[in-house]
Amino acid sequence: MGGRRTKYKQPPPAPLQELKQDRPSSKKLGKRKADADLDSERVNTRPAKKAKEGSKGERQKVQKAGKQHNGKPSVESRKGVKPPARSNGKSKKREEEDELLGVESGGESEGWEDMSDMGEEEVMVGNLSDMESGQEDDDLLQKAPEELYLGSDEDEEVTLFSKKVTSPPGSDDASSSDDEHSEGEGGRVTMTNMEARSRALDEAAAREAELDLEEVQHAAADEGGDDVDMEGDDEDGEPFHLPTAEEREEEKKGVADIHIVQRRMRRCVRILSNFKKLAEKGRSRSEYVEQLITDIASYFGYNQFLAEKLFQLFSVAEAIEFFEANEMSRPVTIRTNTLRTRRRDLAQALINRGVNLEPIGKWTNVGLQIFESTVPIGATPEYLAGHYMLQAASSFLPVIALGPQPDERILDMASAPGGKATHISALLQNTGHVFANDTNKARTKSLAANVHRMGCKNVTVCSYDGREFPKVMGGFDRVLLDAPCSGTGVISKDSSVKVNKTDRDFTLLSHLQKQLILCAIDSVSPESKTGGYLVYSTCSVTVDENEAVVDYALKKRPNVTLVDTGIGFGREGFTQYRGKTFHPSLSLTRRFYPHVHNMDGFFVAKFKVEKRAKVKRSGGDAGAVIDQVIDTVVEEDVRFDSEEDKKYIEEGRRRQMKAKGLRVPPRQKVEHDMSAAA
Ligand SMILES: C[S@@+](CC[C@H](N)C(=O)[O-])C[C@H]1O[C@@H](n2cnc3c(N)ncnc32)[C@H](O)[C@@H]1O
Repeated sequence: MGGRRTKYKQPPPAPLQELKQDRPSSKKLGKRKADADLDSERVNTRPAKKAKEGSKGERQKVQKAGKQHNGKPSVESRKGVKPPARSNGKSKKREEEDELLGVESGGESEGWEDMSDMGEEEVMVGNLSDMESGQEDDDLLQKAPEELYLGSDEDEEVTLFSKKVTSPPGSDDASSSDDEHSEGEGGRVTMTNMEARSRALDEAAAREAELDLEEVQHAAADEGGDDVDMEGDDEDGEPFHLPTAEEREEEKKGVADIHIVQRRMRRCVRILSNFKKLAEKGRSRSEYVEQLITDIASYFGYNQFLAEKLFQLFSVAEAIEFFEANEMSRPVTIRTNTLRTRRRDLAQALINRGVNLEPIGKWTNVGLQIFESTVPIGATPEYLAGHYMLQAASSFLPVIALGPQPDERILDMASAPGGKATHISALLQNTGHVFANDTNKARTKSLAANVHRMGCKNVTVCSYDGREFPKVMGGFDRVLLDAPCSGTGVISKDSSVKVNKTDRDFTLLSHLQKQLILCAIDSVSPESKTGGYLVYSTCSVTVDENEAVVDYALKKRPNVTLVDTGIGFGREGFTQYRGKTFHPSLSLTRRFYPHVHNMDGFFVAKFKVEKRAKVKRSGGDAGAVIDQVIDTVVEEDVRFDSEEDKKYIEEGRRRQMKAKGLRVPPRQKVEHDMSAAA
């Protein structure tokens, strides 16, 4: 079941408009293939529409630019394509689908038309030369990245076709001489062409009217209360009955008929969306829910336990969207290593190798999304030279939240294989120091390899159990705990999670995460001049591994408070969940979902660590102000001892010198020097 993945190009991971919790998943179930086709078609036709809207000269430039690099369109050629203007509210359904797919619905073409006035070279250079890191970079590169130009010749076909159908005679487009139907249409109205032109006008008007009607009907269906519109649901007109206990037992023995399961899921979703009206008499809501979860488990290939656990996170309709999204791969993304190159230079180099790419979104100035490539992205000369890291877009988020500042000392407590540690190093511009730790020695090999490849000179790789901090070392300006987790946010990458996670796993993981988070908090220096922050993140979407861990930390360490992650998008963390109430500030944490943000499921929380002292914290159910005297913790454990650090550094130096065959000064000398310094 897990192999039923639909691989197709997707819009970039981006801060989408959040889905309404109760938004029905209309016509989604069982139509994955069809939807995928629709989506790719949409992606392909869109730029063509722009070409149609532009002047003929602009179209030629777009075609010309689009055919360079092995016939693949360049970033610029795609950028020369304007998204179609929204047709006065007609395409509500299309907009909603775009929203689901992560396509921003800006509709306006700000910055796009300008490109068409440039020559091909100018377009290429002009655009890339603005690819500086920083805000300007974003502004220039990230305009409407959703406009994926994925074809050239085919698109042109579409342009011509749509022109035939929709362009009113007499308009600029219709008068284009390369339109086979336009002969005589663009010129003077004569007796001979009058009838044909009038007929064409009528046909066009009739088609328009048909389209209007269709869209009005869709809009009405979408707005028609909470009854989910499931196309083909009642095709056979048969009433729906939940299977009896015997029927369920019987079904369990054999292999479930996928079509029956699929159809039953559709019916259950629909009934649950309007229970009073549609449910069978005598049947409870929980019976439908139970059947639906069983069917989700069997249809998507999850164990019953995990299917239920994940189902509970969402409304019924949204749960289906989540499970559907886990069947699709997320966009391939890379992070520019600013220690080695600039994004515009990297983009140019990869484009020259036949890579089709776009900046990810406004929220990052180092990310690129790869659409197509004629070369393996993990083995280009640029990759080997450390110009980029193959990294999921969601992995950028915790580092953005951490916000490292030059010269800081930072601990990445669980860091292998180093995607985030090397990102931190780059943001520090090789100043300060990053301690990249991971308990798994084997994994530190790939971590060290990445640190070298990326040219990070401010990173020390170490291998301790995170729970040994801050005893090993403490007093950091910032700590990142990207915790070991169940991986329920990355099911599209690792479908084994669907079947190999049990209740016990979540209990054990949650326990480990709680231990690690306390150690991470205690490793932060509350006296840091520039920082004093901890970021906790997981690539899991379960509450046990996220809100429950953060809430536990808030209770155990009253000297920490949650602060805004600064990420700017993402859903708020739960403050209440299935009878549990968390601290109200949990709303400052952020959740990211594949079906909403088109990135891996992720969770990010940012804490400010204050001095351990008498603190006042308002909160709790009654909103009472509680005075708490914090348990005294041995300060030496927490604070970073720079003298002690010096000793270790000296020891390291001695070993290095020895390895190089150099004469090592006698140890007493070092010790003497150090005691003198003390
Ligand atoms: C989600 S991965 C980290 C990914 C990493 N931050 C990156 O960006 O490449 C979690 C890591 O935690 C490590 N880990 C597991 N238990 C640990 C512990 N007790 N202390 C430190 N690291 C641990 C695992 O070996 C694994 O590499």
